[in-house]
Amino acid sequence: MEKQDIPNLQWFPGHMKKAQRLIEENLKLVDVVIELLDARIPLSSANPMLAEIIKGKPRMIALNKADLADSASTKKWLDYFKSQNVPAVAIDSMKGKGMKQLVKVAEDLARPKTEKFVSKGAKPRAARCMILGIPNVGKSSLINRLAGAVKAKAADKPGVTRAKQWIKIGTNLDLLDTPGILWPKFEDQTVGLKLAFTGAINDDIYDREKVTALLLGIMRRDYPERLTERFKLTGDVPEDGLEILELIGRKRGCLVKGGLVDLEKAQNIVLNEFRAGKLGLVTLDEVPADDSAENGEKSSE
Ligand SMILES: Nc1nc2c(ncn2[C@@H]2O[C@H](COP(=O)(O)OP(=O)(O)OP(=O)(O)O)[C@@H](O)[C@H]2O)c(=O)[nH]1
Repeated sequence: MEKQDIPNLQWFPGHMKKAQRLIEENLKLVDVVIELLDARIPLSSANPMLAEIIKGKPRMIALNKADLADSASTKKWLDYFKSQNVPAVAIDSMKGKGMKQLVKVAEDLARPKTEKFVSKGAKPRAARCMILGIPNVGKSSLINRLAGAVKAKAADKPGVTRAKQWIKIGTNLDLLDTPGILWPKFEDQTVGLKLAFTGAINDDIYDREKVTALLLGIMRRDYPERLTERFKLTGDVPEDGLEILELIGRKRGCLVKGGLVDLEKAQNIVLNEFRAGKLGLVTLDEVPADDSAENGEKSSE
């Protein structure tokens, strides 16, 4: 199969139906869903059908990989979600930042359910929640991070068994140990690109050269100093992303016989460094200006 510029055939209708069915089965067991989004692309990493799938179940948002996003933009996103009445927190599942806040928000959201039928003075039952998100957004990392804290605690209590599917987070929260996998909004080309830049889409199914060139074009437009600093580019940086890629290849010594640039090597450098946050902390989706805004693409200034 020929590689596409932006893949749009990664999820087939059958896959989506199956994923949806699995989520719906688990939804019956939980009080709250935690929608995990990538803080660099809060719009593009969202599944447009989420509301329909969870059918009114209380939901909170966790903006993961906040360590890689522009913190001023993350703040704007948190304010935006608040204005939409969706509780949201920013987290870093690798370093464990924001975990306490996430747990507290989930517990608070579940309270109307967990306190129902509890007689006065008695303790409400633990809140039950599950994590939902598109591939690579950090679902397993978050579950492991939350579970890690608990495992340490559970160790001083021999004999405490826990149900197979649930992970105890402190005393008031139980987390389903399998996350729900959502499919991305891949039919939109701009969204597809942002998913490719951030690594949400499998690398071998898209044209890496085109995607890298497009990323460089966007970096030149929105974050020009980061580009020139990181790759020590001097003089006028060309507008064309492919030309920028060649320049970077030369700077980094990615050369093949005859002095030509090894574009594949150069692409790997750019994509890996971008994804690791070495080109600075970047957010690629902007908060919608109003409710009618369909996508959050940065405008060129
Ligand atoms: N910098 C950073 N990297 C993260 C964070 N959370 C996860 N990652 C990285 O993101 C990648 C994907 O994380 P996973 O936890 O496997 O994501 P997932 O959503 O479970 O992925 P699937 O199994 O494909 O659905 C891994 O390389 C993690 O190390 C975070 O908060 N910050």
